[in-house]
Amino acid sequence: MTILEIKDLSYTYSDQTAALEKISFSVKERKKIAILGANGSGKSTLLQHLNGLILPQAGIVSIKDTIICKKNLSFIRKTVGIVFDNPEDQLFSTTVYEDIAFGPRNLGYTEEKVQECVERAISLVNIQDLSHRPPYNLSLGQKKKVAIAGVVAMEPEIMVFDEPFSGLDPYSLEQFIYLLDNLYDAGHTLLITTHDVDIAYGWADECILLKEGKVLAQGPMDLLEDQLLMKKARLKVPSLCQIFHDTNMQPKTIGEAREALNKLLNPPS
Ligand SMILES: Nc1ncnc2c1ncn2[C@@H]1O[C@H](COP(=O)(O)OP(=O)(O)OP(=O)(O)O)[C@@H](O)[C@H]1O
Repeated sequence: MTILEIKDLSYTYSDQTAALEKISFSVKERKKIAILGANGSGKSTLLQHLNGLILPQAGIVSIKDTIICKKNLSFIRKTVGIVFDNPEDQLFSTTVYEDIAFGPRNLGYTEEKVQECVERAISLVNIQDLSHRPPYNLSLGQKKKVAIAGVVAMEPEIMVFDEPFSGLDPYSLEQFIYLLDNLYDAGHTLLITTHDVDIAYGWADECILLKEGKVLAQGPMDLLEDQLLMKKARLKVPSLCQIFHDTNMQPKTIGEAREALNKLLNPPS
């Protein structure tokens, strides 16, 4: 079933910058979607439309067959949770626990349910050690995790992450991908924006490529293997594909892949 539908969405900022031009795409429920695009391609502007932070100037955004407009924002915000790139914007309470509790309290949950949601989110994101600390003096990666827990605590059906991988160390990155997979297994539809084609290639089911405010392509992840398309999007093909392209190999076994990598790293002199 389609959970998110965007039709002919356009948005121009007050200084006349056209950030989105006639964007159309749809997302089926329980998918892992990567929205990819170079700097300035419109990813953040698009995300802000998904929970009504920006209302469409032209076109429609519909979530579960409900067209976003001012009067249904509370339903929309219950259904779509967004974690923005800059976690500072989402943290303002005195402790991490209180910060995460803010969303569920705002949804009118009982204190018992609030506690249940916060504890589940803290445990899923694995930040038990941070729960009593003030958010303002945490590291960037820690703040990011707290902002993620804040959205997870509200249990929205659709979770959207703006550049979730930036600022995470390799261990946290691995943990975060594990968390995304847990959320997916729990039934959530997940959308991420990223420039990191390697991670997107390994993680997502489908991708949407943006270029200068337009959808360049939408489809399965093998779209990212198309050198011409990726050049057009001002992105690189995933390193793995680049390696096999450069070595003229299409390995079918781990042994063949190792051989291709060796060939690339140790070219014959
Ligand atoms: N507040 C604003 N006022 C005017 N123009 C803006 C504003 N915010 C974004 N833009 C412009 O809109 C276009 C799309 O920007 P947006 O931030 O959505 O792109 P992005 O793909 O998220 O970029 P990045 O990868 O660099 O974060 C860009 O040309 C940008 O300069």
